Amino acid sequence: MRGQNSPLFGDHVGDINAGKVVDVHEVEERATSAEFTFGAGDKWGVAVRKLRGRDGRHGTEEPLDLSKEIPSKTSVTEKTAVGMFTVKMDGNMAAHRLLQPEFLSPEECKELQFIHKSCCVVGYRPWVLSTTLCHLVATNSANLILPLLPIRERVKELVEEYFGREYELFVEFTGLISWTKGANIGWHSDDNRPYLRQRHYSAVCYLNNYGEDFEGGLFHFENGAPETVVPTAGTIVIYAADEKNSHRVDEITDGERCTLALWFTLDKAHDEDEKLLQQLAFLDLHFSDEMSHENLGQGEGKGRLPISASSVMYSINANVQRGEAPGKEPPTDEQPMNDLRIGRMARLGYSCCFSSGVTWADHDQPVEVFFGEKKIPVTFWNLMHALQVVQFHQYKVSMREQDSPVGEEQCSGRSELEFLNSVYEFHEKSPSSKDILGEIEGESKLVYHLDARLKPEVIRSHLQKERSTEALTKGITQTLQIDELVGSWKEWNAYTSDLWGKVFELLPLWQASRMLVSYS
Ligand SMILES: O=C(O)CCC(=O)C(=O)O
Ligand SMILES: [Fe+2]
Repeated sequence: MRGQNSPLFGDHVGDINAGKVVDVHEVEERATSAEFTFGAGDKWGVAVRKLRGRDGRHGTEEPLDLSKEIPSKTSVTEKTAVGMFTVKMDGNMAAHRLLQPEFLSPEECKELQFIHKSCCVVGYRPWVLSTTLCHLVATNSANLILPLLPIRERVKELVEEYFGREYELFVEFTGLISWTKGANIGWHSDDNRPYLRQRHYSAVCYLNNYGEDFEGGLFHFENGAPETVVPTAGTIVIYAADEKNSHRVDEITDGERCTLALWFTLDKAHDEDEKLLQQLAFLDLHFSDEMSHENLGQGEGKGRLPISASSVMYSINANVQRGEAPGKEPPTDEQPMNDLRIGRMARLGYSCCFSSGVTWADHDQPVEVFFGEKKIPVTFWNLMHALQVVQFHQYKVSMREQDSPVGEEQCSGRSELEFLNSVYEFHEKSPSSKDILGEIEGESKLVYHLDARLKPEVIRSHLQKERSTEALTKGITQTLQIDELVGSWKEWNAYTSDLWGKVFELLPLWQASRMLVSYS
C-alpha cells in the first residue's frame, strides 16, 4: 500500500472543488465515492481531468453540427496558427483543420515506434499493422500504455481547445498504426460506418518521415486546404470526423509509415477508458513486489513479461494481407507462415531457437537469440521478450544516432514485411535451400530454428544476391556489439520494471476516478 511519502502521491493533492489542499488519505477515501473530482495542475503533476461532472452525450441525440464556428475563446498559439485551415462549404458550413508540426518530440516518436514494433499485430486493413491500448494490456504489456497516456492527454487538450470543446471529449480510440507497402485508403470520412458514428474528431500524429522511412503515403483532403499533408515525424493533423473532411492516403510504395491515431467522441458510452479499466481490473497486484529489475532479469518477475497474442495475429500470410479469406492457409506448428515477430528480428539479423520439443504454438517458452553465429548470452523468457529487447536496443541505438548522426542508419526504412517476403521468395527460387531446412545440432541438446528459412546464412546469401539491399547488408553484417545488446537487455529490465511500478501506483487512482491519468 502506498505510504505518506509515496513519490507519486506526495503528501497532498489539490481538490478543485473546494480550492484547498487535502490530505492524500482523505482523497483516497473520497475518490471511492462518486462525488470526487480531481484537479489539474496539482503539485505532483498528475494530468487529471474533471470527469465526474460531465455526462457526455448519447448516440440517440440529434446529429452534431461539427462545422460550427470555432468560438473566439479558443486561444491558439502562434505556432498552432501556422497550420489552421478553415474551408468554407455550401451554406454556412465550414471545415476546420489544424496541421501542427513538432507536436511530438523526436524522442517521443522513437519511443512510440519502439512500442509499436515490439507489440503490433496484423491490423484492420490489408498491409496495416496496429497496436491498441487494449492489445497492450491483453498481452501483459500494460506498462507500455504509460508512455502513451500523457501524449493522448495532450492531443485531447489540443482537440478540445481548437474545437472549443473543453472538458467535453472522451477518447474513443488510441492506436499505433503502421502502413506497409501496398496499404492505402480512398476518399472517406472517419465516421462513415454505422459503428463509427460516435467518432466526432480525428487526430493523426506522424511518427516517421515521408521520403526517408517510406515512400508514398501522402494524406489528402478532398475539399480545400491543406490539399496534401506530407507526413513528417512529430506533425499532428486534426479535423472533424464527418464528411466535410473527406480524405485519403496514397498507397505506400516502400517502407513502413508509422502513426499514432486517435478518435474523440462526445458520447461517454464510447469512452475507451471504460474498456481498459475493465481489462486492468484483472492485473494481478501480487506481482508488483517481484518487479525489481534484478528479479526481472532472473526471471522471478516473469509475470510481468510480455506475452504473445494468438500466432495468427502475427501471420503476414499473403492471403490475409491481400484481403482474401483469412485462415485459408493458416500457420501450422511445422511451418509458421510469414511471422511478423520473426520477420522483425530477422530483418535486423537475429534468429531465434527454441529447445527441442517446444512447438511453434508454445512460443511463450524461453528462446535463444543469435545475432549471426553469435548467441546473445542472456535469458530471453519468451519470443515477445526477445522481440521487445531487440526493438528496445534499436530504439536506444536510434536515440544515440540522433545525438550524433553519422552514416547510414542501421534500421533504415525498408519494411520488415517486404524484406521477409523477399527472403521467402528467394528461398522458393533457390534449389539448394532445401539443404538448410530441418534441425541443427546444438551442444548437448537438439535445437531448431523457429523457421529454418530465416537462418542467418539464408538471409545473408539472399542479401548478397540483391544489390538493392546494400543498406541492409551493411546493417546485418556490421559487427554487433554483443555487449551493447546485453547492456540494452539490462536497460530494458530497468525501463520495464520502472513502468510497471508506476502502473501499480496509478492503478488505484485510475480505478477510483474511472479514467486513466498520467503524470510527468
Ligand atoms: O494515416 C493517415 O494519415 C490517415 C489514416 C486514415 O485516414 C484513417 O485511418 O482513417
Ligand atoms: Fe481516415
